[in-house]
Amino acid sequence: MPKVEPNIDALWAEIGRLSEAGELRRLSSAFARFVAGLGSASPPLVLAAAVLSELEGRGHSCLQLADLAAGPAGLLGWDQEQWAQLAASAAPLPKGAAGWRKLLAGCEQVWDRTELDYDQPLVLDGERLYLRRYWRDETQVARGVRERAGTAHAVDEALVRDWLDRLFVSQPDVEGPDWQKLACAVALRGSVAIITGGPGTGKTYTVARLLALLFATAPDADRQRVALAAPTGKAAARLKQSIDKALNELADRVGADLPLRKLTERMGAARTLHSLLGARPDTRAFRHNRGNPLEVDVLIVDEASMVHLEMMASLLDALPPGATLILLGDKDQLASVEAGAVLGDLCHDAHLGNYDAATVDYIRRASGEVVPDAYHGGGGPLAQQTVMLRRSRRFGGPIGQLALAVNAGDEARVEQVLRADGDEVRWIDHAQQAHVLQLAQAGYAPYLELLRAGPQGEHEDWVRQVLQRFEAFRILCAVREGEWGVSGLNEAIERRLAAQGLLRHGVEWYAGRPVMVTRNDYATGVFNGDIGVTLPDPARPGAPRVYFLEGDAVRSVLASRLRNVETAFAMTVHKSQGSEFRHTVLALPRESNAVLTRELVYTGITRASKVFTLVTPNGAVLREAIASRTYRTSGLRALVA
Ligand SMILES: Nc1ncnc2c1ncn2[C@@H]1O[C@H](COP(=O)(O)OP(=O)(O)OP(=O)(O)O)[C@@H](O)[C@H]1O
Repeated sequence: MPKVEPNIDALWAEIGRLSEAGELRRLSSAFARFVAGLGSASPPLVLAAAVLSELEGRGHSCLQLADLAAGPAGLLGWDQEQWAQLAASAAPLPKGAAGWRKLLAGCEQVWDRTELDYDQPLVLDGERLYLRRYWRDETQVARGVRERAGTAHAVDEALVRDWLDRLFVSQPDVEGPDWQKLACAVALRGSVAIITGGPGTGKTYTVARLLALLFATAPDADRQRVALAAPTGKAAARLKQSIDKALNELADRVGADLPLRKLTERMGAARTLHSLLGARPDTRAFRHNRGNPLEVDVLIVDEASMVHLEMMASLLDALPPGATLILLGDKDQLASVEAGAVLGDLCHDAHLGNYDAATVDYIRRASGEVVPDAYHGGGGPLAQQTVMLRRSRRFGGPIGQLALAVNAGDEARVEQVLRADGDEVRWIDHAQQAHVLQLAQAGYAPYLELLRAGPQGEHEDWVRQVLQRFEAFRILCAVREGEWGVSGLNEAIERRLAAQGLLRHGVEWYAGRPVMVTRNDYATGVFNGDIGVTLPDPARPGAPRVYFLEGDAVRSVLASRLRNVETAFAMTVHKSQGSEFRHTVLALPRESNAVLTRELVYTGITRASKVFTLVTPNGAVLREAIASRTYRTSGLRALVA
């Protein structure tokens, strides 16, 4: 029988109260009970277990003991009073991080890494407390990238330089080094590289040149197996499209010296990470792992900011030791919904460069580029393999200026850009929901017109056009519920379009209903985040299908077979990652809440390629969001440094 501590009942009562009030997940209180049941139930341990589990639900991969000692109210999204009450019910609590460490290290439910491992559910690593799974994933990612960053490939520097000069157009009028060229040289020499940068900074442009460079300099170019992947189907299709386009242009440039078309033909389609790793229904384990590694020499992963900790750990586990991993992404975007902010942690200081003398010399020899002094430093092995692209080609105008200002937390500049006259950026402040409905009606008009006109020629051509037009406009929300959330807005938009005679939405699968898949479904081959439009099937009247666009190809599923979908006139910013819309509307709610952060606003803005409209019922919410940064506790930065 577990030993009963004197004041544990007060703690359980408090945990129960918080859980009733919806402040603590039932899972967190159940986890605390599970931990208590495994041995001596000391109140501070139970408290730490409940907090750790709660933080996991909020995207943190561990609990820093210093945060626990200081009172993690902010991390938990509670007010100080709530925390004080919970802490008092578990008193007396240890003092400081060192006190907590000493207490936890003495609990049989905790594996202190300096002691013997009995498979305890909690792991104490330095002054961080982990759920075992997250500790395993985090150390696996840290070890994987460190090992790869330390593995150098032999590079024929003169040959590389020669090819880089051919692949990149020189830009004498641009100040500073050509970071794109430099990134290719850096990526070629290691088994891992991170290329980060805001939208339109040329990540795909650069990686296409990196592939050409690899084919041009590898002794066995025609045997190199290159795979392309991304977290979502849409991002994968975009990656493939942009790389094909860039390689095609390059093929014309390099001519007969490099059979680029032939080499890239072997590359195949870009895949989702789930499909690449061989996801199986009903298990978290993938078909590919250390024992059955992927058959690749180079793996390029786009939109890496969306890759969560567990997926990155699985990916590194499945990658053969000799293969090269290239991660592309924007470190300033929202992190994954699931725990971890892997890309953000791995290249947190990318803007500083921190290149050591050996890297600076190598870059000069292999690319001819000179790294300015400001970017010299003593970064670790991964910093030497990380390059941030700094010049946006697409976002020189107001959308780019707005994104930069938000990223810098410069409130005054944000307002200035938002208030400037122009067609690219618009702001509706003191807005009513009706403003969003008007925008939706105007923004979706081109797709609705085509829907009403019906197919004039081939059915598939019509379907493709309907999908393309639908993809040109989107309403993004910060929250799910309420008047300004996804559900409230979707309903209101449906009602409005029906009232205007633009849709007939009396039935579930009305023609034109846009839907987003909310869960992977292996039976129908649709994945979380896929967006399609419901349209009639001329071959089977009365049995509508949902059509999805993959690049230029159209795929469809019988609507009645889709289980986990929701209407998608409006969607969350989270789900919009990896997509881009000609006109993006970002609707913020009336009240601030914990999900409203700088990263969320930045991600929403950068989904717009031509026009961005911000809709705020209460402008103060925008200011508060910009001032609030996402903070995710993890040990990854410390572990890879
Ligand atoms: N050095 C360059 N010279 C000329 N054009 C360039 C250069 N770099 C990028 N571009 C062009 O700028 C545009 C954006 O580049 P690209 O799509 O590679 O950016 P990205 O960083 O991958 O964007 P996203 O984050 O949206 O995926 C493309 O049209 C590309 O051809």
